[in-house]
This record gives sequence, C-alpha cells and structure tokens, in this order.
Amino acid sequence: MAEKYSKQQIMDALLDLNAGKSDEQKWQIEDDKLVKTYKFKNFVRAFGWMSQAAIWAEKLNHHPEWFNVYNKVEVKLTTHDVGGISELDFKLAGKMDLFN
Ligand SMILES: C[C@H](O)[C@H](O)[C@H]1CNC2=NC(N)=NC(=O)C2=N1
Repeated sequence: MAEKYSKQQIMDALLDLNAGKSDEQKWQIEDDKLVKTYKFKNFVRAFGWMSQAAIWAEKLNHHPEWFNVYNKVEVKLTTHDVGGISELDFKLAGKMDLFN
C-alpha cells in the first residue's frame, strides 16, 4: 500500500510536478489534497479527457475526486487509504497532465 507523504515530501514532489508550468496550470495543495482545475475548449474535450483519465485511474487503482461543469474539470487527488497525499496522487496527476 502507498505511504502517506510528509509535508516535505509533498513540497518536493509538488515542485517537480509544477516545474515549467504557468501559474494557471499549477497544482495546489488544498485541505490535504492535490488540486487543479483543467479548462478545455468545450464539453466534448473535457469529457474525452475524463475518459482517458479514468483509464489511467483504473490502471493505477487510484481514483480522482472530480467535478465537471461544461468545459471545466476540477480535480482533487488524495489517498483515502492513508488519509493524506501519497505517491499515487502525484503519479495520477502526472498522467492527467500528459494528455490535457
Ligand atoms: C480497495 C481499493 O483498492 C482501494 O479502496 C483503492 C481504490 N481507489 C482509491 N483511490 C483513491 N483516491 N484513494 C484510495 O485510497 C483508493 N483506494
């Protein structure tokens, strides 16, 4: 099972994940969750991306909390099994960024 990351591990991994991204594209930590809002051209693009992300989530056996309205998807990643953020959240976040 994944281990809960310490604050330091989270900050290190976050720097890595956000490297080279504009402020708008950066992941943030909110309430012990890794959070980002993706914006797409339209609903079909948003939903297509969610379908791809769902396949990665299933592969990793790690599932997002997310909320979609039209062209926006708000994603919150946390590891329920450990009550915090783990490597799995950063893995899934990295995959999500690959095809957005
Ligand atoms: C039994 C099952 O493997 C676990 O409940 C998995 C499924 N997906 C999960 N997803 C997330 N985000 N956190 C978990 O702790 C988690 N655990």
